[in-house]
Amino acid sequence: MISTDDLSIEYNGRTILRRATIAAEPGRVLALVGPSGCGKSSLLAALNQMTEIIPGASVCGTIKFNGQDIRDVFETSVHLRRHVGMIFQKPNPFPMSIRRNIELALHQHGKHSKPAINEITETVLRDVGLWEEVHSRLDRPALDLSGGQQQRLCIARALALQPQVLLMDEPCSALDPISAERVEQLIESMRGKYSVIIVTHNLAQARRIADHVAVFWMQDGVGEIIEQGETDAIFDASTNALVNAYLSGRKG
Ligand SMILES: Nc1ncnc2c1ncn2[C@@H]1O[C@H](COP(=O)(O)OP(=O)(O)OP(=O)(O)O)[C@@H](O)[C@H]1O
Repeated sequence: MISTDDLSIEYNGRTILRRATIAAEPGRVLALVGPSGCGKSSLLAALNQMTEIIPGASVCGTIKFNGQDIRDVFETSVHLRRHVGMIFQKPNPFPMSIRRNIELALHQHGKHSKPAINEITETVLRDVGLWEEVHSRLDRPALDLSGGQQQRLCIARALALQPQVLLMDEPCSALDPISAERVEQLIESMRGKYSVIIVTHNLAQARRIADHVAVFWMQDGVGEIIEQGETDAIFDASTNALVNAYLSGRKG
C-alpha cells in the first residue's frame, strides 16, 4: 500500500535518517519503535509530504503508493492526504464545533451534500465510539471535549475521508491511561480495514497492536532501521543484540 525505498531525510544538510525501507501492508499495523531522535516522526512526516513545508528539510529516495511513486499518483499533497491520514501526539481538533470538524474536512475534499455529510458524521463518530457521548452536542466546541475525546474526534475526522493509510505519531502518549486504552482499542479495531503506521515509545503497546515492527537505532549519529519483521519474531526471536537490549529495556 504505502512503502519507502532507501528513504533518507536531512534537516539543513544534516542527515537524520539513512536509507529507510518499510512497507505498510493493507489491513495491517506497522509499529516504528526506537530511541528518541532516530527519525521515526520525520519518516511519518515524509510519508504525508509534510517535510515539503518544513524549512531545511529534504528527502531523498522513493515513496510509493500501491507500487507507484507518490509524485506520479497524487497531483498535490492535499490529494495525498485524502488517502493518507495523519494523527498527532497532541489532539488537534479545529477550534470550531464537533460537527464542523468533520464537515470542514469533507468540504476541503469536495463533499458538500448535507445529507451525505450528516450520514458520514454519524458513521465515523460511531466508528470511534464517540457518537453516544456527543450526538446531543454536535454544535458545541470540539475544544470542550476531554483530551481522549478530542483524539477520537481527530481520528473520526481522518476516517471521514476514507483513507487507505493512517499515520499515527504517538497517538496515546498525551492521554490519561483510560483514554489511551480506548484509543489503543480503536487502533486494534482498524486492523483489517486500514494500513496503520504508528510511532510508539510504549513497547508493550507495540507488542499488543502491531502485526509487524521496525526497530530504529542511531548509528554514527544517524537514524537507521536495524531490524524489522513480524511482531512475535522481533520480540521473541531477534538475533540482534541491540534489538534485544532495547526491547527488554536494557538499552535506549
Ligand atoms: N524541523 C526540524 N528541523 C531540524 N531538525 C529537526 C526537525 N525535526 C526533527 N529534527 C531533528 O531530526 C532528528 C530526528 O527527529 P525525529 O523527531 O524525527 O525523531 P524520532 O525518532 O521521532 O524522535 P522521538 O521518538 O523523540 O519523537 C532529531 O535530531 C531532531 O532534532
